[in-house]
Amino acid sequence: MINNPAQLTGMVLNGAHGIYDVHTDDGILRCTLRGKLKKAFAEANAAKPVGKTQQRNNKYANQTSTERVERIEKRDSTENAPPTRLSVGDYVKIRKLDETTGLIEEILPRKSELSRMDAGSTSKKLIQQTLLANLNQVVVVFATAQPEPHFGLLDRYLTICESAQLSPIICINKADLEHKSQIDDGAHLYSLLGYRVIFTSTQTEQGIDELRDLLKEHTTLFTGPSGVGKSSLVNAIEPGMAIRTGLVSDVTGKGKHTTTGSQLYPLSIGGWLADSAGIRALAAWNIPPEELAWCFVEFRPYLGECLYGDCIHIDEDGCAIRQALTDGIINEHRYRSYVRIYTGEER
Ligand SMILES: Nc1nc2c(ncn2[C@@H]2O[C@H](COP(=O)(O)OP(=O)(O)OP(=O)(O)O)[C@@H](O)[C@H]2O)c(=O)[nH]1
Ligand SMILES: [Zn+2]
Repeated sequence: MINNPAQLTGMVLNGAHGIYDVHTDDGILRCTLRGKLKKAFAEANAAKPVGKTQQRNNKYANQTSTERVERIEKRDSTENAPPTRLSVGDYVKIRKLDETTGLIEEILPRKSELSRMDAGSTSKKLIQQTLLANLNQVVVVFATAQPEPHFGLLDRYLTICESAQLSPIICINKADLEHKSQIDDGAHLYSLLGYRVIFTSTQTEQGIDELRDLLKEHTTLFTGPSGVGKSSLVNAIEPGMAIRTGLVSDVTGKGKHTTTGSQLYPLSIGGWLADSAGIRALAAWNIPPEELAWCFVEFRPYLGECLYGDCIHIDEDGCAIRQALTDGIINEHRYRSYVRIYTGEER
């Protein structure tokens, strides 16, 4: 490809109604899609076969557990079709038109993405909505109290991160409040599973420096239930940001960017933070059932060891995961979370 001096590479920070703000070395440019790209997107989206997800699930349903594990572990962004919609976080090539505007000519392949079926999907047309592209970590925030943590819900968030192969950090905020010992036990369990667990307080500043260091040079999404202190944490990490960026109002769902999913904000220490528009969306995520057991990290060594290749680890004989549960190796609460998520029970 000829190196075109007028072409820049940038990252999409937000977008609505076909207009995107793109961060480039020349500053933020307000961009539109080039006609040719718009046409290619329209064709790709129109051609999407009906029931693609179901077909995919059926294809994988015939695989043995071992094949499934291999497939999931080998999976990378190349398995994803090239992007046919532009999302926040996408890297793009743009042609600069003048000092403040540009034309998006190409989307670069994604390294990662968080996406879900759009609420507007019908049985005839499945619409996949990418909430954020190219993020590398998710901070899942819960509180020690007010509201008390719901570990079943935490498991749900963790499986979503695992499914997207994104590393989750568990942040337990409001460490200054008096709390039950079960919460410390819970935190211990998750650190044994290999998760980074941090206790923070925006009141005493406990853990704030540690959290800030973890965000440096990364693209991070903050998520977690309402009232746990996400906005307060963002404000403690980057004073003034929540107010400056309207993070708070976005959480109410009244933010102007809710249609496109997210918005990215720069951190003064380096790195990017996504706003919390994805919070409710994350809870509505559906993990393909054949991938769910893999999303429980401690189940992985047993996948492929069950008597039946198509074992779903719920009531089959010779299930290696249930054996590990009986042996006290797999934690009962975690196993119960697996069953609840598998059977579609919300909590
Ligand atoms: N004691 C204590 N209270 C906190 C702490 N962090 C936040 N809060 C309080 O918890 C309440 C909720 O905080 P927010 O930052 O609005 O929580 P959020 O997670 O952004 O909530 P949503 O906007 O509903 O998603 C506020 O009253 C905060 O002052 C903390 O570390 N300790
Ligand atoms: Zn099994």
